[in-house]
Formats: sequence, structure tokens, C-alpha cells
Amino acid sequence: MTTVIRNGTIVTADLTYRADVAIEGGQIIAIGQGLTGETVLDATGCYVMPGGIDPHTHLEMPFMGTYSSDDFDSGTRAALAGGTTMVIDFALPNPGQGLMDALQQWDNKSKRAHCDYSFHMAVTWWGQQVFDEMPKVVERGITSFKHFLAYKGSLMVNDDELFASFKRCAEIGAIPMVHAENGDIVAEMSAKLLAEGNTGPEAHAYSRPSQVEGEATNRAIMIADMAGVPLYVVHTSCEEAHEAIRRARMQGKRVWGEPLIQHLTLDESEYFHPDWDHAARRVMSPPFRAKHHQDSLWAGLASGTLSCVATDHCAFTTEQKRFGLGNFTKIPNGTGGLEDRLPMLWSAGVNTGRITMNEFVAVTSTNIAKIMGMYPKKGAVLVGADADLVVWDPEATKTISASSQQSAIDYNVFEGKEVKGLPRYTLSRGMVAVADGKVQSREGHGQFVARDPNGSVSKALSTWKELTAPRPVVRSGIPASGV
Ligand SMILES: NC(=O)NCCC(=O)O
Ligand SMILES: [Zn+2]
Ligand SMILES: [Zn+2]
Repeated sequence: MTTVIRNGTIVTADLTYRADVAIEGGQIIAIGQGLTGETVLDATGCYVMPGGIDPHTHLEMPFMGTYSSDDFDSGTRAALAGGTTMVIDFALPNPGQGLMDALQQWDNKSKRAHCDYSFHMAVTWWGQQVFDEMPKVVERGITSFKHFLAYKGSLMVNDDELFASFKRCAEIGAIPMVHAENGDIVAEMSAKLLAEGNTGPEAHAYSRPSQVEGEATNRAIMIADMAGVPLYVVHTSCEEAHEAIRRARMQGKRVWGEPLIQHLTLDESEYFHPDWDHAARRVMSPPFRAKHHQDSLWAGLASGTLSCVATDHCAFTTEQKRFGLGNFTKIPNGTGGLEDRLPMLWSAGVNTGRITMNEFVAVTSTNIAKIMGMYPKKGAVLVGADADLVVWDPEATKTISASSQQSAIDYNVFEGKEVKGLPRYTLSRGMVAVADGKVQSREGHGQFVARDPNGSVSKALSTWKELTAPRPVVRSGIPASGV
């Protein structure tokens, strides 16, 4: 059975051209003019692009005394509805729990996925067992390890643990990732705010100023440099963090920054809303920022100093958010966005001229596939690639509303936003999962994607590290052993 996407314009990270796409067995088998097949999808007036890849989601995540409410069922349905055909979620061991044991739990949860998925592994504690299991995780095709510098007392790791883990990543060809906020300072500022009677959601923003992110980003970059590994910085939200990444990249360090669609399009004024629920629903870390930080993030996407746009989809209901009534530190941190990332980025980015269509594809799909070791299986419109595609109608419009979303929660942080640019079709390995706004995907259709370690950047860095490693100077008459 061949499916043909006909009369569209293919848009990739580096090319825009008119051609049909033929699909069989879940893969692209031909790209050219006048292709034929049993099933024809009309792409007249549309762009045919690699489906979005969200490199940062937390589906059914145990966090702050509860679980995020979108699981691999509702979360991946939301992804497909918005043109995203793959998610990378975080396996999160409890302190003391083995990595392979945690992985088993995420394997079980992910059986419900409607689209393809992979995992990052979080390093939430440090010890011999973690050190020993890291290569086993990589053998399973999970080649990125996340570290939290925030959430003191739960997920946070210290600098010595960070350095040890980064060095281990270098040895096994994996990519370290970092949630960069200084957890010690956040804890102290939070306690002071509470003591002074600042208990509402706005205090969440006060407790995590951009300096705590800038400091931690710079620290992680320097530690990665000393360990000889590249670094992926998740949810880069402010100029200080972007500045650290920009400077590092100009110095030849291999650092990637990932702004979220929320930080690009929503700002800190949300926390000053008179309705407690409205403000609490937007509590996430890092918090939404002042407008000048947004300008910095957009400039980073245009100039290439920031590489990927994610959601950090971690959705809690209003009822869950109310755990923090009277104490902002107990509001579960996280917001949704999986269904809205592509339409919001297209509307606020491509339609305004802030980024090009090709840059849109790069930051929502291709760059992610390349950095995360799965290109061109994912993130490409090429013969042999998986047919994870979105047929994008740039004229289609809608008003975002929780009442029509796939997500299981009862609100949407983008409620009321008008978007122009939506999927006409979303294809997951050739299966039409969404047609004209109707989700017709199948629970369990999603497959785990094993990723490759030792990407070219990791190899280059370890080669350089080895070449420049400390070596003793041999001096005549002085024994090398010092005895
Ligand atoms: N970002 C957030 O507030 N919640 C999800 C967990 C994390 O990524 O920090
Ligand atoms: Zn985080
Ligand atoms: Zn996250």
C-alpha cells in the first residue's frame, strides 16, 4: 500500500521545493513529480515538513507529591494533534533507585504512546551503581543524561556529582543535559519570601530571578568544558543564560540551548493576575520572564545561538496546582504545550518574520534529531527516513481553547491565542494520525526509538581532550616516578 502526498511544497531545514512524497511500510520511498499510490493526500497550498520532535516532555511524571496528568496516551495524542510526531521523555529514578529499574517503569508507561518516543535518563543521585549502569542505558539507545541543579532536597545534584557524571558521559559518548538554576539560592530566597508573607504564585517568580539561571548555566558549561563533553541546556529562558551559551559557542564550546514555546510567547505578567488559579497554572521553572528576555530568545533562534524549541510539557490540573494554596513552594511546577508548540511558534515566529520556515523546521525537528543521534531516521524528508510528516496548512486558523484540546488538564496556558498555521495531516510512520483537525491515531502505535551514542561532536571533543590531556614533562636526570 503506497500513500502519496501530492501537490505540496516540501520544506526542510535547508530547502524549499515542490514535490510529491510517496510512503510505504512507514518510510519515505520516493520524492519527485507525479508520484502515484493507492491513497492520495492532497497537500495543495500546504507545506510538507518533518513532523515536530519535542525533546523535552514529562508524561505521568512523579513530582512534588503527585503525577503530571498527561500520560503517554493523552500526551502523545496532543503531540500529534499539533503536528509533533515524536517526544523524548525523561526517565526519572528515585534517589537510590537503579537506572535500569527506572527505565523499566518508563517502558511500561510508554506502551500507550500514539507516536514514536525515546527517553533521556535523569541522574538524580550519584554512586557506584549509577556509574556502572550508565553504559547499559546507552546500550539501550538512551544516550542523553539529565542533571538538575535545582530542586534542592529532591532531584538536585551537587557540583562534584555533576563533574563525575559529565566525565562518565564523556567516556561513554553520551550527551549531558542540565536544568540550570542554582538550587541553593532558590531555596534560601523561597524561605525568605515565605517568612515575609509572600505566599502567592508571584513569589515563585521572585524566588527564581534570571541570575540564578545565568549562574547555573555558566557553571554547567564550565564543568562540561573541563570534563570534555558537549552540553545541552534545557529550558533556556533568559538573557543571562543565553549570554553564557552564546559566549561559550563563540569560544568553540559545544553547547546547545533549548528555549520553550512558553518562554517565547508568555511573560511574567501572568503571575500578577488577580485570579490565584490563573497565576498558579503558569507556575513552572524557570518562570516566565520579562519581555526583554523573550527578545533575547527570539534573537538566539534567528542567529543560531539557540538550537531547539521544546515544551517541557508537564501538565497539572487546577486541583493539583491548589496543593500550593498558602505556600507557593508547594504548587506543582510545570505547564502544558505539546499541542500548541508548532502552531504558536509558526504564528509568533514565521508569520511575524522573526524566523524563516526553514529555521522553524530546524528548531522544531531537524536540529533535535541531529543533536540527539537519530538523524536522518527522524527529522528529515529523505528517501529511507521514517514517514513522520506534517502537511502544514499556513492559512488554517483556530483559537486555542482547553475545551477542544487533547490534553487531560482543565485549562490551557495559551487559552484565547489566535493561531494561523495548523496541520492538515499528521503522519506517524506513514499512518495518518490526524486529518483536518480530527485525531484518528492508535494507542500503542508509538515505538521506542533507540538513539546512537558517540555523535561527531562527542568524538571530536574526546579526541581534543585526549590530545591536550596533562602529560608529565620528561626531564633528564629526574626519575618520572619521583623516587
Ligand atoms: N519545568 C517545570 O517546572 N517542571 C518540569 C520539571 C522540570 O523540567 O524542571
Ligand atoms: Zn527542568
Ligand atoms: Zn523538564
